This record gives sequence, structure tokens and C-alpha cells, in this order.
Amino acid sequence: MSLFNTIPNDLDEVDIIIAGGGTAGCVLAARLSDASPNTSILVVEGGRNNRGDPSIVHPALFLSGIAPTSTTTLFYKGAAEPSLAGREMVVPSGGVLGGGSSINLLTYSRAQKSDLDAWGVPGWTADELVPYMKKFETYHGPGKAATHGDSGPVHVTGGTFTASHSKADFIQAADRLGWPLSRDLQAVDGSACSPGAVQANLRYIGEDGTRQDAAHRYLHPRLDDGGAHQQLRVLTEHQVVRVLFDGEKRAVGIECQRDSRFLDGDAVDGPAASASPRIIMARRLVVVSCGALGSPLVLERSGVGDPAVLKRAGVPLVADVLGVGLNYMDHHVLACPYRSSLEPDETLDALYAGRIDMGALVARRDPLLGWNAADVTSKLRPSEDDVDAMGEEFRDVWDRDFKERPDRPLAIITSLNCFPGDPSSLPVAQFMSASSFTTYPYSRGHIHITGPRATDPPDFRTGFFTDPHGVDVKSSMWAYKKQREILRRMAVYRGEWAPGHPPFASDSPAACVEREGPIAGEVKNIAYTREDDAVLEKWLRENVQTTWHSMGTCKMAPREERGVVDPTLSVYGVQRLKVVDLSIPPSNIAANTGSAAFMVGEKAADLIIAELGL
Ligand SMILES: Cc1cc2nc3c(=O)[nH]c(=O)nc-3n(C[C@H](O)[C@H](O)[C@H](O)COP(=O)(O)OP(=O)(O)OC[C@H]3O[C@@H](n4cnc5c(N)ncnc54)[C@H](O)[C@@H]3O)c2cc1C
Repeated sequence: MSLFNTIPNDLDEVDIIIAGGGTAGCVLAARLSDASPNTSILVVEGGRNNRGDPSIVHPALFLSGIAPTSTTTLFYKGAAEPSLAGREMVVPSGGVLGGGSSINLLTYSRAQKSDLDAWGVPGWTADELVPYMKKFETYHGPGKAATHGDSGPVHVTGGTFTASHSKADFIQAADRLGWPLSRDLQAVDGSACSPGAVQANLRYIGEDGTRQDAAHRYLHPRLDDGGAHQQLRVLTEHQVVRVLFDGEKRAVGIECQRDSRFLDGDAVDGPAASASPRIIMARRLVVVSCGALGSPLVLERSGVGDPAVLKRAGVPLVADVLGVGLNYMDHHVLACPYRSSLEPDETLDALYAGRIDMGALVARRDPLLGWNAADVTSKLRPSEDDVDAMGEEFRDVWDRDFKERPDRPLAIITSLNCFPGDPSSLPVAQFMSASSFTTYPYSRGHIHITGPRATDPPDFRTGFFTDPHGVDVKSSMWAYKKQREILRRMAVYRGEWAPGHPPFASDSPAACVEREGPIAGEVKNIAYTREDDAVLEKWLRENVQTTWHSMGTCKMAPREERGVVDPTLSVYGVQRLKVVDLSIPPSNIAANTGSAAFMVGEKAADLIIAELGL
């Protein structure tokens, strides 16, 4: 058996260990095994097997992955942050085989060309990376064939269902604001996105309506292929505690233990579950691929990191690498609900509120299951007047970082045909929402260990809204105002769902309204007063959320610039150890981050195949 949740007694040593079977980890394992079927590769994943799990396979059930009770998700809890009105942010991350690709919201989106060029890393420019973006996908959308893949394992389609009327409605409303429909905002070819545009959403959904996660598309087919990949094995439900080094600081193995989520469960293929740690040796390479919130913790528990952090945590130092756990980045998101005149079969509200029998949908393979409720996405820039209105400091940043890079948007706004949260206390109704995130936050956070054990709670701060010039909060204010203007121009708009919006004064033009019909005639933009802006900023600090796009905590950069890995993804100060996941981007990208994770997996595979001569 090549996939197991109990360590076989004879599994003591392999050639390559991949710690973490998430998005990049699954891609890497599959490609290395293709290149060298006789090389023994072990993936050690903390979460359970995802194979055939209905809540993963059927895109429409995506909300179950982020419900607080989810067992397929890791919830990284942050400290109380003054910039967020004292809130303790909880950032969900993939915690199952396939990682984020198994639980994410399936929106297809790619970095802008200038984002990747800005990484400034030899071998990692956009032109050098586009081949890896093409390699993982079979693209069924419109646009430029030259920059999209046609034979990769991950199918990118429009899904099996679209709420056509509201989709057209959103596109028309954005057009009235000067943001036209683009055929392909994801071309990574440097085309200007000035003033911005919207696009019919494409998704990581196959033509059969199933989720295209990294485990189902890369790992499972190889584990099932009758022996051609016999040396590829996957251990689930086991957490990697640390990497082990020999006297020359060569990574020679790992210590792992049963993930605490599964200690009470029954082992399906071996003796009873045990919490005792086990050591598995690696002859050639250890790769850490535990995601941007998991990988720095593994490195630090292994003795690689800032000596002060390790000392506080009681971990002996192996290599002094100051950047581990720093440079935490995410996008800052708001998801705002609106009342609508949508019909029950145009949203996922009835499904989430339990008014539709999910079992019946699955039994009849209903096309609704192949939908993520997000039909339109966008990449949007402010006008010069908007930039001026945001003040001098924003203008300086705009002129420095955006003006000469016309492919850089300030925000991504996506339509969502459902209520973006817990439906239990809602009236029976159909909601329309807009999810808006800002693309290049300047704030940075960190994540570090506080003790040597995998169960010690991390010291985690998102850093949201802490940039010195307040540019991030101004960008989010702009995004709030713009998503609202788009929704106000839609024919299905029936006002705001006030509990999900800032509490503007009731006599303000910005106050939330409830309407019987759409706004007639030409719609004027809301004129926000200073008081409204103060209310909005306070509300943002109280409500801004994670976009689940964690990145940057083991950045690929020179060591003296707080880099953790070099351009071959090798960790500084030690040997035979690499990091392969979204910990490594040094700066942010204007996209949902899934495609970057697949790309990093593909690129890393080529680097490792060449380096080890596989
Ligand atoms: C809820 C959600 C919604 C999202 N929506 C979208 C979207 O619509 N579109 C998009 O493009 N992107 C989206 N993303 C982002 C995207 O999925 C992630 O950026 C991407 O999956 C990250 O890939 P990764 O390989 O870096 O890490 P992951 O895929 O998170 O993989 C890390 C793996 O390591 C495992 N792990 C962690 N610690 C340990 C340990 N100590 N030992 C063993 N295993 C460990 C985890 O269980 C996980 O499987 C979303 C993410 C989330 C969480």
C-alpha cells in the first residue's frame, strides 16, 4: 500500500522526504517520481487523505472547509493586534492532503508580469516562470493561448453552473464605472490593466464538475497506476516536528508524530494510533512544504532561525538564519453582503442554510455542485482623482510603485452569489456579495515558535494595517467604496445588508438602505463625508479579514536581506534542505495565490531533478 496513516515498521529510510502534502508538495512529489521512479519519495502530511471526500470534490461545498469545525483546515490563531481593534485574527490554511488546493474557493487567478519580475531573483522572472504556470494547467478559457497551458493535469474551466443574469448584471455595472469586460486578465503578459477590467471567472473545476486539487490531479493517479510509481509513498495524519541534521549540518531525516487531530481515531491499516515520535531518515534531500504558516515553524523547531527566537523557545541553534518567520504577507479582504432580487436557484444560500438536500444534489450529480458562486472577478486601479483624494502619502506610494507599472491593480473585486458567512440567523432570502481584497499590502507580520513541541502555540501576528503611512487602510477604504458602487448599479441590487457594512450615521448619504427595486436612472457615486470615512476606517479595523493568501515567511532573497532560501530554494546555513511552497515569494502578487503554489511546485521539481540528476 502506498498511502497509509500509520508508519509501517520497515519504513526507516527513503531517498527524499517531502514534509507537507499540500499544493506545492503534491506537485513536487509527483514530478520527482515521474523523473525517477526508482527514487524512494515519502510525503508526510499532517492532515488526512482527501480522496473522494464529497466536501472537497464538490466545489459548491467550499464553505465547509472554512467552518470553524472543519477537520480539513489548520487554524493559525494570532495575538491581539492593536491595529485591528484588539482582535485576534485566525487564519485558516489547508490541513488535508492537497493542502489549500483541497479547501480553497477555486478561483483561477495569476500574478501580473511585473509582480514576478519585482521578486528580482535570477531564474524567477515572469518570462522564466510562465512555462511552469502553463505546465500545470489545461486551460479551457478565452484569451491568449500562448500564455496558457493545454496539457497540464489541472483543468481550468468556467465550472458546470453560472448564474448568468447576475453575472451579466455585474459586468454591465462595472462597465458603467469605466471598467470594461476583458477576455483574459490572467495572461501574465504585462498588458496594462489601467484603469482595470472585469472578467468572467474561471475556476479550478474540471469539465465533470470536480475540484482540481493537487492531490487528486497529481498524487492519486500515480499512487493508483499499478506500480509505475511504486517508490512514491504518502504518510497522512502525521505532523513533521523537526528536520534532523548530522554534524556537518546536512539534513538527514525528520522526526514526526501522529497529528493531534487524529490521536483518538482508529488507524485503518496498522496498530493503534500512538503519539510517540518516529524518526525517518532521508538519504538525499529533505523538502519542507508546510505552507507559509507551517514551514517557518518546522525550520525553527529544527534549529534554523533567529538565535533569539530559538533561545526563547528552548531550541538549540543549528543555523543562524534571521529571516525565518518574518515578512508574513496576506491580502486584506472584505466580504460585504447585499439584499438582492436573485432567485433561489441563482445563489448557494439555500444549500448553505440547509433548505436544499445536499445528498440529493450529489445523487443526481447536479450541475450546481460544480460552482463556487463567484462568477465575475476583476483587477482594478483607481483614477488619478481617486489617488489625489487619498492624500499625499498615498500619492507618493502610487507614483513610486504603481504609476510606471500599469499592469498593477490596487484591488481585486469578485462577485459572490451567497451570504459570505454563517447563514444560521438569516431570514430566508437570496444574497449577493462582493469580496474585495487589496493586492500589495505594505504591512508585514510574523510567525515564530514559542517552544520545541509541535503543539506549542505559535507567536503569530498578521501585522494587518500596521504600515507606517496608512496606505493599506486607505486602499481598503477605496476597495469598499468601489465594490459598493458596482453593486448599487446592478438590477438585482435591493440595498445593503446593514450588519455586514459600516454603521454610517442614518442621515448620511452613505447610510445603508433597503429597497423594493433597483436604483432608477443614472446612479451617482455616494459622497462620503469625513465622518463617514472615520466610521469606515474604524469598521475596517474591526472587520478586515484574511484572504487566506499567506506568503513570504521564508523568503527567497540574499541572506543579508533576511532571506531564508537561495534561488535554488536551498535553506541558508545548512545542506540538503529546501523549502518549496508559498513561504518563498519575497513580495506579493495581484492574484489569488493558488496558481503561484502550483507554479512553485513545478519549478522546484525541475530545479531538484537537475540538482540530484534524477
Ligand atoms: C480557505 C482558502 C481559500 C482560498 N481560495 C483561493 C482561491 O479561490 N483561489 C486561489 O488561487 N487561491 C486560493 N487560496 C490560496 C491557495 O489555496 C494557497 O495559496 C495555496 O494552496 C498554498 O499552497 P502551499 O503549497 O504554499 O501550502 P498548502 O497548500 O497550504 O500546503 C501545506 C500543507 O502542509 C501541511 N502541514 C502543515 N504543517 C505540517 C507539519 N508540521 N507536518 C506535516 N504537514 C504539515 C498542511 O496540512 C498542508 O497540507 C485559498 C486558500 C484557503 C485556505
